[in-house]
Amino acid sequence: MTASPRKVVIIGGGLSGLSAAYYIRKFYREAGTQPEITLIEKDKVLGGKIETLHRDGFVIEKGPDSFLARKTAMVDLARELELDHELVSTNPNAKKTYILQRGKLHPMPAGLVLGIPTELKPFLKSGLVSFGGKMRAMMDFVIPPRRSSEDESLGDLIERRLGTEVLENMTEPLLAGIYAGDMRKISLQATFPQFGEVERQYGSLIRGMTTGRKPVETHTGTKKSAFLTFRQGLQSLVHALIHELQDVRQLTGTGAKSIRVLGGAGSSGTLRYEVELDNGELLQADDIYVTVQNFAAAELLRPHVDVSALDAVNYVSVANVVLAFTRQDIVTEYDGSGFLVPRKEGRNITACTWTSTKWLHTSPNDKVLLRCYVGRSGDEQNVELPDEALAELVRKDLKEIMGITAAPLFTEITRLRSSMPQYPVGHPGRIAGLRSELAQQLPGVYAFGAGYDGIGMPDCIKQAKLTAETAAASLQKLPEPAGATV
Ligand SMILES: Cc1cc2nc3c(=O)[nH]c(=O)nc-3n(C[C@H](O)[C@H](O)[C@H](O)COP(=O)(O)OP(=O)(O)OC[C@H]3O[C@@H](n4cnc5c(N)ncnc54)[C@H](O)[C@@H]3O)c2cc1C
Ligand SMILES: Cc1c2[nH]c(c1CCC(=O)O)Cc1[nH]c(c(CCC(=O)O)c1C)Cc1[nH]c(c(CCC(=O)O)c1C)Cc1[nH]c(c(C)c1CCC(=O)O)C2
Repeated sequence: MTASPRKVVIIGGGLSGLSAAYYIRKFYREAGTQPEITLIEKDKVLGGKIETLHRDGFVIEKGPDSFLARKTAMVDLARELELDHELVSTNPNAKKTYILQRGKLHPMPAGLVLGIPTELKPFLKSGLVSFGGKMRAMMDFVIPPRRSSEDESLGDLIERRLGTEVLENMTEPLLAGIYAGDMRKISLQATFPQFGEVERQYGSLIRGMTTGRKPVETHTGTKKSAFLTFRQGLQSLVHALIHELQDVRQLTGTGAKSIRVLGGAGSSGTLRYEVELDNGELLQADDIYVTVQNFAAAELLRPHVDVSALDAVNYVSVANVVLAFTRQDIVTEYDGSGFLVPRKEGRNITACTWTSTKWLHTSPNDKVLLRCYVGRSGDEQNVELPDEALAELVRKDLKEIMGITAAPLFTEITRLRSSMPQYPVGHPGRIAGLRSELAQQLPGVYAFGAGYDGIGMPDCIKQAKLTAETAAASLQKLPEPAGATV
């Protein structure tokens, strides 16, 4: 076993960076190496996009709101941090999701996965698509499949198989509810590659999804709880990680400015690096984990490798406007988690979560909490409106869609600028190219996070875990450094 510690620098203190620190400690130690970790975060606080506000008895999420239970990395980490007793699931009586269609809210038909019906009856009964639109969707049974497995946009696949109406009325709003994205630009391979496989295997998306093994379970409105969160908010996980990582040097309020290579391969067969910080400090490193947004990672890596894979990922700005009301001021009864708004409805909001109904723990019983979303790819200008104007636009939509005229008890606005990465067509191949060049040119430097292999929080944790595990495994294969005690 090597006794000399391995210097590790993690750049970025969001969920990707924090969970990387956790798993580096675990896997390096298991591989017989003691890591000496420094975590660098430009902001004053750790957690990145995750931020919970506690106000007047409400639990308010300013960033992500919950996570998918079927992606187990988040629950696994919560268990390792002994935080699993804090997990809560969505209200079982609020599973329905609505979609706005010509100003009216329609429940999403059961069994719908991104507009692909996995149960035919509810789809055929739905008011979201016209008779003609349904007939067009049924053409999916006869249209010959695309044989190529080359990447295309998610929109191209859905439109080709199921038609424009399904795409615009069902798929597009759902995608806006995940990526704030433009379905005609987002990569199929980077988001739902299963659909391409289903088409090739079954010749039809509907046939594949109804008769084959269902490749994805999703937020359909009737299935068992798909989403989870923590009773005191998602920030509980960040706090538990910060507490657990007491032997990690946690540097906040200063960013990484550049990465330099210090000389050639040393006796250990690896290169050593130096990270320069904004405050002028220089940190030496054996391994560097770059977990910042792609545009920030590109600046650090540009002098060393081709970063076109990172430059190709555009980030969309969004805002959310949370409004609290007294229950008696609200006329509508909510029986779902919220609603999504298709682009062609021409509204200011892209979605609304009925937070106090979806998550019973978030609000006092006599109050109602709503969270409205603003901004998506190609429609970001409202995000920069002054607070009052933004709140007014949102209240206009709520009045027209839900009949709410009462003044809110309070309004909390959060702007998340350049926050939603849009994976372009060809993204997975380009990222694989970047990683192989990194392995060649900068061994020991790893890049991952929300802009690479999955935007959801569980995907960020999964990438961090996998990277740390692979790096630790490669350490065991290295020759002993000269002078190391065994
Ligand atoms: C509005 C919104 C809603 C979302 N909702 C959900 C949801 O409901 N469920 C879900 O699973 N996911 C959701 N997500 C996605 C999820 O929140 C993010 O993908 C995830 O938190 C990203 O973590 P990360 O660590 O990769 O990136 P970030 O959280 O962006 O962390 C990167 C960090 O790097 C820091 N940084 C940048 N440059 C430097 C530098 N040079 N030096 C040092 N530090 C630097 C930044 O300050 C930042 O803190 C949502 C995202 C947004 C924006
Ligand atoms: C219905 C709805 C959705 N999303 C939303 C609603 C509104 C009403 C409600 O709260 O019920 C709200 C929402 N959630 C997210 C956005 C986009 C970002 C923003 O504008 O803040 C929006 C507008 C991020 C997200 N929403 C989600 C993620 C994580 C996705 C992942 O883990 O891959 C993000 C970043 C999860 C989500 N969210 C949704 C789906 C279909 C999925 C993925 C399901 C799956 O893959 O099986 C739909």
